[in-house]
Amino acid sequence: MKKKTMLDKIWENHEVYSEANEPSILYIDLHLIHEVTSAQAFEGLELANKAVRRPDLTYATMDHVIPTSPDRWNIENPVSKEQIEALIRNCKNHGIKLYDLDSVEQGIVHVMGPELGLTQPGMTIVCGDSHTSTHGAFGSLAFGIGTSEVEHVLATQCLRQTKPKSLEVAVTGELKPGITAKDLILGIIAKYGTDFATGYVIEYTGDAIKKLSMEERMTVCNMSIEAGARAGMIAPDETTYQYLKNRLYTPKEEKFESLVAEWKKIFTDEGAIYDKRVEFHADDLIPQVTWGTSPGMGTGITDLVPDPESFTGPEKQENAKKALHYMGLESGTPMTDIPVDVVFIGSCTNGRIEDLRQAASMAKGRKVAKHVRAMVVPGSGNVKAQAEKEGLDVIFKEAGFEWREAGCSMCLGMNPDIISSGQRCASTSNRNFEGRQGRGGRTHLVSPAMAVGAAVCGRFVDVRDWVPAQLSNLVVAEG
Ligand SMILES: CC(C)[C@H](C(=O)O)[C@@H](O)C(=O)O
Ligand code: SF4
Repeated sequence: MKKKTMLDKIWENHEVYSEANEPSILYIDLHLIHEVTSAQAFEGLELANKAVRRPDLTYATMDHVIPTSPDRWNIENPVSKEQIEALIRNCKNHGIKLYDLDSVEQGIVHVMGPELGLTQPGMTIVCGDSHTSTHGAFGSLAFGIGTSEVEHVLATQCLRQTKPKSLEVAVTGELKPGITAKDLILGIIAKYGTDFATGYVIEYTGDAIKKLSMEERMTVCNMSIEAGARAGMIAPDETTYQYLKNRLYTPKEEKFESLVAEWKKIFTDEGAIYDKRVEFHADDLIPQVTWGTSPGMGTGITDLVPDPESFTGPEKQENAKKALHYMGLESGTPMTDIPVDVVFIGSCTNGRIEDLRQAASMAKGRKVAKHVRAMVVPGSGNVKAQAEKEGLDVIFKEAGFEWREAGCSMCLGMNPDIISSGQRCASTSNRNFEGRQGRGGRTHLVSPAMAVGAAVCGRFVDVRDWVPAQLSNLVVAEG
């Protein structure tokens, strides 16, 4: 029998129609929607006089445009306000469950789905949002779609898709103390570039990956899209099942056990051939910081801002030159000499409870540097509530961080949380494009630990020098 990859298996389980040299039609198990990419889709649907085929497989949240201040229903921007109103209207008209700002379940779509147990192994999951790849951490095939595809899925619960190729990213060795899942994915993208996975679904394998918690796996899969991938995935295992047990939307007791039996079939057969394979050695990885305007323009904290001439080919050299100009950096500057004005801890990359625990363990008893504005934004209402139960909010506030309501916040300039032109931000998010956090703003991508280091010292520091033992074991028992 032909050996199959995990991608092959999930694909075959969902293919409702296929024809040679044509895209297949895939059945979609879970459709997540948010305010930015759904309004036009509903409009199209209504114009065509169609109903939502499976409102029971469609879940909505509000995350991108909402303020993260306590009065967050008070949306001043008229476009944002209309997007939120349209989402409320559309969900009501079509019988779709919406987690709005009054519910504790509301949050960034890629934090909320997994947390509620909506995201499960073996599923096909789509959302009009590129970072849908996050959900692949559970061994699902999860990818972002455009607004016209959102309409198609709403109408049919199916999607026309060409099967992507498979790419194994094998992570050998282990993450050393102080090195996080964020450093791992930034390191992989810095090494292989932002397009090495274009046209592929990445499957991350290796012991270092197996040892990651679910939340760390989500951080890795989240940024697969920044490597060009269609999706990222990790085979489900005990860690996955344990995480999903007793979540709001996972079945209970025997039903759960029989689902686990199904989930155990989702793995890549031994000897199956991926279309492409790369290896990454985790042993020598050090904390990562980006210096440029793409997630691949990154380096280790002990390095210097690179010389554009050190890149091969005129295009890469020109890109590096342009990026350094935008970022206001000179080559040869030690990364640890770069000062920061703003620190943002949050987003669907690093806004989960373990991220906040890690950040709090670093911030405890320390103070944010005087000239720095630092904020912590939980990825969901549930993350916020849990953090408050554990007293993490108090640690942050005492250290001088702002403690905000859940949302995408400063990850992208679509809501009031933005940085000003010329300001430099250490951010735990996933994109450092020009103007991403506000026009003229300069973004450096880092882990939550590195973000706290930058907040306290007012510049980037090597957090391995900071009680590394605290960082080596981040998972605190839930209280
Ligand atoms: C607004 C949305 C469509 C966008 C995405 O697709 O990723 C956003 O979430 C982002 O991170 O840039
Ligand atoms: S947190 Fe950032 S990356 Fe994630 S969905 Fe929101 S805007 Fe996109």
